[in-house]
Amino acid sequence: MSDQPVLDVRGLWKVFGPKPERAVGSTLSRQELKERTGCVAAVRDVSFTVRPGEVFVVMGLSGSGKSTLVRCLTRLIEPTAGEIVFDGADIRQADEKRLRELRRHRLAMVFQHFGLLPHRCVLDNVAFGLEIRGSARPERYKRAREVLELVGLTGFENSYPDQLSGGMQQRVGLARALAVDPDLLLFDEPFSALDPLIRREMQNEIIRLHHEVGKTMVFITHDLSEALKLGDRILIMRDGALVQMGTPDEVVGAPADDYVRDFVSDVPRSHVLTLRWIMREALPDEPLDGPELAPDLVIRDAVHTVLSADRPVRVVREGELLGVVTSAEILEMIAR
Ligand SMILES: Nc1ncnc2c1ncn2[C@@H]1O[C@H](COP(=O)(O)OP(=O)(O)OP(=O)(O)O)[C@@H](O)[C@H]1O
Repeated sequence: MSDQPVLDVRGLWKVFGPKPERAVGSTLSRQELKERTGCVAAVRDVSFTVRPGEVFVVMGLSGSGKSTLVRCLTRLIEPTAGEIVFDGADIRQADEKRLRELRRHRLAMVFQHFGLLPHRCVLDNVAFGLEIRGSARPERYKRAREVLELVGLTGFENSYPDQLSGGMQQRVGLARALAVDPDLLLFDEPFSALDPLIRREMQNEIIRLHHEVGKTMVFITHDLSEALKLGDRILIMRDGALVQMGTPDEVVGAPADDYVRDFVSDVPRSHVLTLRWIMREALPDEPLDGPELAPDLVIRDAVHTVLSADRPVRVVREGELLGVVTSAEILEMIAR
Protein backbone atom coordinates (compact mmCIF):
# COMPACT_ATOMS: atom_id res chain seq x y z
CA MET A 1 0.00 0.00 0.00
CA SER A 2 1.42 3.39 -0.97
CA ASP A 3 1.67 6.00 1.77
CA GLN A 4 0.47 8.77 -0.51
CA PRO A 5 -3.09 9.65 0.51
CA VAL A 6 -5.82 9.34 -2.10
CA LEU A 7 -7.47 12.39 -0.65
CA ASP A 8 -6.06 15.10 1.58
CA VAL A 9 -8.60 17.54 2.97
CA ARG A 10 -7.19 20.57 4.75
CA GLY A 11 -9.06 23.15 6.73
CA LEU A 12 -12.34 22.68 4.92
CA TRP A 13 -15.17 25.12 5.66
CA LYS A 14 -18.65 25.39 4.27
CA VAL A 15 -20.72 28.28 5.49
CA PHE A 16 -24.27 28.90 4.28
CA GLY A 17 -25.68 32.40 4.49
CA PRO A 18 -24.75 36.01 3.75
CA LYS A 19 -21.05 36.83 3.27
CA PRO A 20 -20.05 33.28 4.19
CA GLU A 21 -16.31 33.90 3.86
CA ARG A 22 -16.46 36.26 6.83
CA ALA A 23 -17.44 33.38 9.10
CA VAL A 24 -14.40 31.31 8.15
CA GLY A 25 -12.10 30.98 11.14
CA SER A 26 -14.80 32.01 13.58
CA THR A 27 -14.59 30.37 16.97
CA LEU A 28 -18.19 31.19 17.86
CA SER A 29 -20.44 28.21 18.44
CA ARG A 30 -22.70 27.31 15.53
CA GLN A 31 -25.66 28.74 17.40
CA GLU A 32 -23.94 32.06 18.26
CA LEU A 33 -22.66 32.44 14.74
CA LYS A 34 -26.15 31.92 13.41
CA GLU A 35 -27.59 34.52 15.78
CA ARG A 36 -24.94 37.14 15.07
CA THR A 37 -24.40 36.73 11.34
CA GLY A 38 -27.28 34.64 10.00
CA CYS A 39 -24.73 32.12 8.73
CA VAL A 40 -24.69 28.38 9.33
CA ALA A 41 -21.23 26.83 9.55
CA ALA A 42 -22.16 23.39 8.20
CA VAL A 43 -18.52 22.27 8.02
CA ARG A 44 -15.88 24.01 10.11
CA ASP A 45 -12.20 23.54 9.74
CA VAL A 46 -12.23 19.82 8.99
CA SER A 47 -8.96 18.15 7.94
CA PHE A 48 -8.30 14.50 7.21
CA THR A 49 -6.55 12.20 4.77
CA VAL A 50 -7.89 9.05 3.18
CA ARG A 51 -5.33 6.35 2.50
CA PRO A 52 -5.30 4.05 -0.51
CA GLY A 53 -7.62 1.10 -0.08
CA GLU A 54 -9.18 2.21 3.18
CA VAL A 55 -12.81 2.58 4.12
CA PHE A 56 -13.00 5.99 5.77
CA VAL A 57 -16.24 6.61 7.61
CA VAL A 58 -17.65 10.02 8.52
CA MET A 59 -20.17 9.72 11.33
CA GLY A 60 -22.32 12.16 13.26
CA LEU A 61 -25.87 12.92 14.27
CA SER A 62 -28.32 14.54 11.90
CA GLY A 63 -27.21 18.08 11.14
CA SER A 64 -23.57 17.49 12.06
CA GLY A 65 -22.46 18.33 8.52
CA LYS A 66 -21.71 14.93 6.99
CA SER A 67 -23.67 15.36 3.78
CA THR A 68 -22.34 18.84 3.24
CA LEU A 69 -18.82 17.57 3.78
CA VAL A 70 -19.07 14.74 1.27
CA ARG A 71 -20.78 16.97 -1.29
CA CYS A 72 -17.97 19.50 -0.93
CA LEU A 73 -15.47 16.82 -1.91
CA THR A 74 -16.76 16.72 -5.48
CA ARG A 75 -17.96 20.33 -5.36
CA LEU A 76 -21.60 19.41 -5.69
CA ILE A 77 -21.56 22.04 -2.95
CA GLU A 78 -18.87 24.73 -3.30
CA PRO A 79 -16.69 24.85 -0.19
CA THR A 80 -16.13 28.26 1.40
CA ALA A 81 -12.48 27.66 2.34
CA GLY A 82 -9.84 24.96 2.49
CA GLU A 83 -8.14 22.54 0.17
CA ILE A 84 -9.20 19.18 -1.22
CA VAL A 85 -6.11 17.58 -2.68
CA PHE A 86 -6.82 14.64 -4.94
CA ASP A 87 -4.29 13.18 -7.31
CA GLY A 88 -1.80 15.88 -6.42
CA ALA A 89 -4.05 18.84 -7.23
CA ASP A 90 -6.62 20.89 -5.34
CA ILE A 91 -10.12 20.05 -6.53
CA ARG A 92 -11.17 23.56 -5.53
CA GLN A 93 -8.90 24.96 -8.21
CA ALA A 94 -10.17 22.61 -10.92
CA ASP A 95 -11.84 24.25 -13.92
CA GLU A 96 -15.11 22.92 -15.36
CA LYS A 97 -13.36 20.55 -17.74
CA ARG A 98 -11.19 18.99 -15.07
CA LEU A 99 -14.13 18.76 -12.67
CA ARG A 100 -16.15 16.93 -15.29
CA GLU A 101 -13.24 14.59 -15.89
CA LEU A 102 -12.93 13.90 -12.15
CA ARG A 103 -16.62 13.22 -11.72
CA ARG A 104 -16.85 10.98 -14.76
CA HIS A 105 -13.70 8.96 -14.35
CA ARG A 106 -12.19 9.23 -10.93
CA LEU A 107 -14.85 9.75 -8.27
CA ALA A 108 -18.20 8.01 -8.02
CA MET A 109 -21.01 8.65 -5.60
CA VAL A 110 -23.73 6.44 -4.16
CA PHE A 111 -26.66 8.22 -2.53
CA GLN A 112 -29.43 7.21 -0.18
CA HIS A 113 -32.00 7.79 -2.89
CA PHE A 114 -30.68 5.62 -5.57
CA GLY A 115 -31.02 8.16 -8.36
CA LEU A 116 -31.78 5.48 -10.92
CA LEU A 117 -33.34 6.41 -14.22
CA PRO A 118 -36.84 4.91 -14.06
CA HIS A 119 -37.38 4.51 -17.79
CA ARG A 120 -34.13 2.65 -18.30
CA CYS A 121 -33.49 -0.99 -17.60
CA VAL A 122 -30.90 -2.11 -15.06
CA LEU A 123 -28.24 -2.72 -17.71
CA ASP A 124 -28.66 0.79 -19.14
CA ASN A 125 -28.66 2.35 -15.68
CA VAL A 126 -25.38 0.67 -14.85
CA ALA A 127 -23.90 1.56 -18.23
CA PHE A 128 -25.02 5.18 -17.90
CA GLY A 129 -21.77 6.58 -16.50
CA LEU A 130 -19.85 4.90 -19.29
CA GLU A 131 -22.28 6.24 -21.85
CA ILE A 132 -21.79 9.87 -20.84
CA ARG A 133 -18.09 9.20 -20.86
CA GLY A 134 -18.44 8.19 -24.52
CA SER A 135 -17.72 4.43 -24.33
CA ALA A 136 -18.98 2.39 -27.26
CA ARG A 137 -22.09 0.31 -26.64
CA PRO A 138 -20.48 -3.20 -26.69
CA GLU A 139 -17.76 -2.04 -24.34
CA ARG A 140 -20.13 -0.44 -21.84
CA TYR A 141 -22.52 -3.39 -21.85
CA LYS A 142 -19.64 -5.77 -21.28
CA ARG A 143 -18.48 -3.76 -18.30
CA ALA A 144 -22.04 -3.31 -16.98
CA ARG A 145 -22.58 -7.09 -17.07
CA GLU A 146 -19.31 -7.61 -15.22
CA VAL A 147 -20.24 -5.30 -12.35
CA LEU A 148 -23.81 -6.62 -12.21
CA GLU A 149 -22.31 -10.03 -11.62
CA LEU A 150 -20.07 -8.55 -8.96
CA VAL A 151 -23.06 -7.18 -7.02
CA GLY A 152 -25.14 -10.35 -7.53
CA LEU A 153 -27.65 -9.01 -10.04
CA THR A 154 -26.99 -11.24 -13.01
CA GLY A 155 -30.37 -12.10 -14.54
CA PHE A 156 -31.90 -8.69 -13.78
CA GLU A 157 -30.30 -6.80 -16.67
CA ASN A 158 -33.62 -6.14 -18.37
CA SER A 159 -35.67 -5.31 -15.28
CA TYR A 160 -36.72 -1.75 -14.54
CA PRO A 161 -35.91 -0.06 -11.21
CA ASP A 162 -39.51 -0.09 -9.97
CA GLN A 163 -39.60 -3.87 -10.38
CA LEU A 164 -36.78 -4.25 -7.83
CA SER A 165 -36.73 -4.12 -4.02
CA GLY A 166 -34.93 -1.25 -2.25
CA GLY A 167 -31.89 -3.42 -1.55
CA MET A 168 -31.66 -4.48 -5.17
CA GLN A 169 -32.02 -0.90 -6.37
CA GLN A 170 -29.15 0.07 -4.14
CA ARG A 171 -27.10 -2.75 -5.65
CA VAL A 172 -27.80 -1.20 -9.05
CA GLY A 173 -26.62 2.16 -7.69
CA LEU A 174 -23.49 0.46 -6.42
CA ALA A 175 -22.91 -1.31 -9.73
CA ARG A 176 -23.32 1.98 -11.58
CA ALA A 177 -20.68 3.59 -9.35
CA LEU A 178 -18.29 0.65 -9.75
CA ALA A 179 -18.77 0.51 -13.52
CA VAL A 180 -16.62 3.57 -14.12
CA ASP A 181 -13.82 2.02 -12.05
CA PRO A 182 -13.32 5.14 -9.92
CA ASP A 183 -10.30 5.79 -7.71
CA LEU A 184 -12.58 6.86 -4.89
CA LEU A 185 -16.13 5.81 -4.07
CA LEU A 186 -18.21 8.21 -1.98
CA PHE A 187 -21.27 6.92 -0.14
CA ASP A 188 -23.79 9.31 1.39
CA GLU A 189 -25.95 7.31 3.82
CA PRO A 190 -26.59 4.74 1.12
CA PHE A 191 -28.47 2.29 3.32
CA SER A 192 -30.54 4.61 5.51
CA ALA A 193 -33.72 3.96 3.58
CA LEU A 194 -33.39 0.18 3.77
CA ASP A 195 -34.97 -1.98 6.44
CA PRO A 196 -32.57 -3.42 9.03
CA LEU A 197 -32.11 -6.90 7.58
CA ILE A 198 -31.45 -5.64 4.06
CA ARG A 199 -29.24 -2.97 5.52
CA ARG A 200 -27.09 -5.57 7.23
CA GLU A 201 -26.94 -7.58 4.02
CA MET A 202 -25.77 -4.51 2.11
CA GLN A 203 -23.12 -3.73 4.73
CA ASN A 204 -21.77 -7.25 4.29
CA GLU A 205 -21.90 -6.71 0.56
CA ILE A 206 -19.73 -3.60 0.91
CA ILE A 207 -17.22 -5.53 3.01
CA ARG A 208 -17.13 -8.31 0.43
CA LEU A 209 -16.78 -5.89 -2.48
CA HIS A 210 -14.10 -4.00 -0.67
CA HIS A 211 -12.13 -7.23 -0.31
CA GLU A 212 -12.69 -8.09 -3.95
CA VAL A 213 -12.07 -4.78 -5.66
CA GLY A 214 -10.06 -3.00 -2.94
CA LYS A 215 -11.53 0.42 -3.72
CA THR A 216 -10.86 3.40 -1.50
CA MET A 217 -14.15 4.49 0.04
CA VAL A 218 -15.52 7.43 1.98
CA PHE A 219 -18.70 6.35 3.70
CA ILE A 220 -21.14 8.70 5.44
CA THR A 221 -23.44 7.35 8.12
CA HIS A 222 -25.25 8.39 11.28
CA ASP A 223 -25.22 4.81 12.51
CA LEU A 224 -22.43 3.91 14.90
CA SER A 225 -22.68 0.16 14.43
CA GLU A 226 -22.43 0.66 10.67
CA ALA A 227 -19.39 2.90 11.18
CA LEU A 228 -17.69 0.37 13.45
CA LYS A 229 -18.46 -2.48 11.12
CA LEU A 230 -17.26 -0.87 7.91
CA GLY A 231 -14.67 1.71 8.89
CA ASP A 232 -10.92 1.24 8.92
CA ARG A 233 -10.98 4.72 10.44
CA ILE A 234 -13.85 6.85 11.61
CA LEU A 235 -14.17 10.63 11.72
CA ILE A 236 -16.82 11.81 14.16
CA MET A 237 -18.45 15.19 13.56
CA ARG A 238 -20.50 17.43 15.79
CA ASP A 239 -21.93 20.81 14.78
CA GLY A 240 -19.75 20.84 11.67
CA ALA A 241 -16.46 20.19 13.45
CA LEU A 242 -14.27 17.13 13.81
CA VAL A 243 -14.52 15.69 17.32
CA GLN A 244 -12.44 12.56 16.94
CA MET A 245 -10.72 10.57 14.24
CA GLY A 246 -9.43 7.07 14.78
CA THR A 247 -9.79 3.35 14.26
CA PRO A 248 -12.95 1.72 15.65
CA ASP A 249 -11.07 0.42 18.68
CA GLU A 250 -9.57 3.85 19.37
CA VAL A 251 -12.98 5.50 19.25
CA VAL A 252 -14.55 2.90 21.54
CA GLY A 253 -11.52 2.44 23.80
CA ALA A 254 -10.53 6.08 24.18
CA PRO A 255 -13.44 8.40 23.36
CA ALA A 256 -12.22 11.98 22.90
CA ASP A 257 -15.02 13.58 24.91
CA ASP A 258 -18.42 13.02 26.51
CA TYR A 259 -20.17 13.31 23.15
CA VAL A 260 -18.23 10.37 21.75
CA ARG A 261 -18.36 8.52 25.08
CA ASP A 262 -22.13 8.78 24.96
CA PHE A 263 -22.19 7.52 21.39
CA VAL A 264 -20.13 4.43 22.14
CA SER A 265 -21.52 3.64 25.60
CA ASP A 266 -23.71 0.78 24.36
CA VAL A 267 -21.07 -0.87 22.22
CA PRO A 268 -19.93 -4.26 23.57
CA ARG A 269 -16.27 -3.42 24.07
CA SER A 270 -15.03 -6.97 23.63
CA HIS A 271 -16.49 -6.93 20.09
CA VAL A 272 -14.40 -3.94 19.05
CA LEU A 273 -11.36 -3.66 21.29
CA THR A 274 -8.31 -5.74 20.48
CA LEU A 275 -5.82 -7.58 22.66
CA ARG A 276 -3.65 -4.48 22.57
CA TRP A 277 -6.15 -2.86 24.95
CA ILE A 278 -5.99 -5.48 27.69
CA MET A 279 -2.53 -6.99 27.44
CA ARG A 280 -0.10 -6.35 30.28
CA GLU A 281 3.59 -6.91 30.94
CA ALA A 282 4.55 -10.45 31.86
CA LEU A 283 5.46 -10.98 35.52
CA PRO A 284 9.01 -12.21 36.15
CA ASP A 285 7.92 -15.71 37.17
CA GLU A 286 5.26 -16.25 34.51
CA PRO A 287 5.83 -19.00 31.93
CA LEU A 288 6.28 -17.60 28.44
CA ASP A 289 5.63 -20.64 26.35
CA GLY A 290 1.87 -20.26 26.00
CA PRO A 291 -0.08 -19.78 22.76
CA GLU A 292 0.66 -16.75 20.64
CA LEU A 293 -1.88 -14.22 19.33
CA ALA A 294 -1.65 -10.95 17.39
CA PRO A 295 -2.26 -7.59 19.12
CA ASP A 296 -4.92 -6.65 16.56
CA LEU A 297 -7.09 -9.67 17.28
CA VAL A 298 -10.51 -8.59 18.56
CA ILE A 299 -10.96 -9.72 22.18
CA ARG A 300 -14.12 -11.68 21.41
CA ASP A 301 -12.16 -13.80 18.97
CA ALA A 302 -9.44 -14.50 21.53
CA VAL A 303 -11.69 -15.59 24.39
CA HIS A 304 -11.61 -19.29 23.65
CA THR A 305 -7.83 -19.48 23.24
CA VAL A 306 -7.11 -17.45 26.36
CA LEU A 307 -9.63 -19.19 28.62
CA SER A 308 -8.57 -22.66 27.56
CA ALA A 309 -4.82 -22.02 27.90
CA ASP A 310 -3.18 -23.13 31.16
CA ARG A 311 -0.62 -20.35 30.90
CA PRO A 312 -0.52 -16.71 29.72
CA VAL A 313 -1.19 -16.10 26.05
CA ARG A 314 1.65 -14.17 24.49
CA VAL A 315 0.75 -11.13 22.38
CA VAL A 316 3.32 -11.04 19.61
CA ARG A 317 3.88 -8.79 16.61
CA GLU A 318 6.53 -9.75 14.07
CA GLY A 319 8.33 -11.95 16.56
CA GLU A 320 8.35 -9.29 19.28
CA LEU A 321 6.61 -10.05 22.58
CA LEU A 322 4.40 -7.05 23.37
CA GLY A 323 2.68 -8.43 26.46
CA VAL A 324 0.54 -11.22 27.83
CA VAL A 325 -3.15 -11.84 28.35
CA THR A 326 -4.67 -14.27 30.83
CA SER A 327 -8.18 -15.30 31.85
CA ALA A 328 -8.17 -12.51 34.43
CA GLU A 329 -7.95 -9.74 31.81
CA ILE A 330 -10.54 -11.41 29.62
CA LEU A 331 -13.00 -11.90 32.47
CA GLU A 332 -12.55 -8.36 33.71
CA MET A 333 -13.31 -7.03 30.24
CA ILE A 334 -16.38 -9.20 29.87
CA ALA A 335 -17.62 -8.34 33.35
CA ARG A 336 -17.44 -4.64 32.50
N1 LIG B 1 -28.40 24.79 1.62
C1 LIG B 1 -28.34 25.03 2.92
N2 LIG B 1 -28.61 26.27 3.40
C2 LIG B 1 -28.54 26.53 4.72
N3 LIG B 1 -28.18 25.64 5.66
C3 LIG B 1 -27.89 24.40 5.25
C4 LIG B 1 -27.96 24.03 3.87
N4 LIG B 1 -27.62 22.71 3.77
C5 LIG B 1 -27.35 22.29 5.01
N5 LIG B 1 -27.51 23.29 5.91
C6 LIG B 1 -27.30 23.22 7.36
O1 LIG B 1 -26.00 22.73 7.59
C7 LIG B 1 -25.97 21.86 8.69
C8 LIG B 1 -25.36 20.52 8.29
O2 LIG B 1 -26.24 19.85 7.43
P1 LIG B 1 -25.94 18.45 6.75
O3 LIG B 1 -27.12 18.07 5.92
O4 LIG B 1 -24.62 18.48 6.11
O5 LIG B 1 -25.85 17.50 8.03
P2 LIG B 1 -25.88 15.94 8.09
O6 LIG B 1 -24.97 15.55 9.18
O7 LIG B 1 -25.63 15.36 6.75
O8 LIG B 1 -27.36 15.65 8.53
P3 LIG B 1 -28.45 14.73 7.84
O9 LIG B 1 -28.02 13.32 8.10
O10 LIG B 1 -29.71 15.08 8.58
O11 LIG B 1 -28.49 15.11 6.40
C9 LIG B 1 -27.40 21.76 9.20
O12 LIG B 1 -27.55 22.64 10.28
C10 LIG B 1 -28.21 22.19 8.00
O13 LIG B 1 -29.41 22.79 8.44
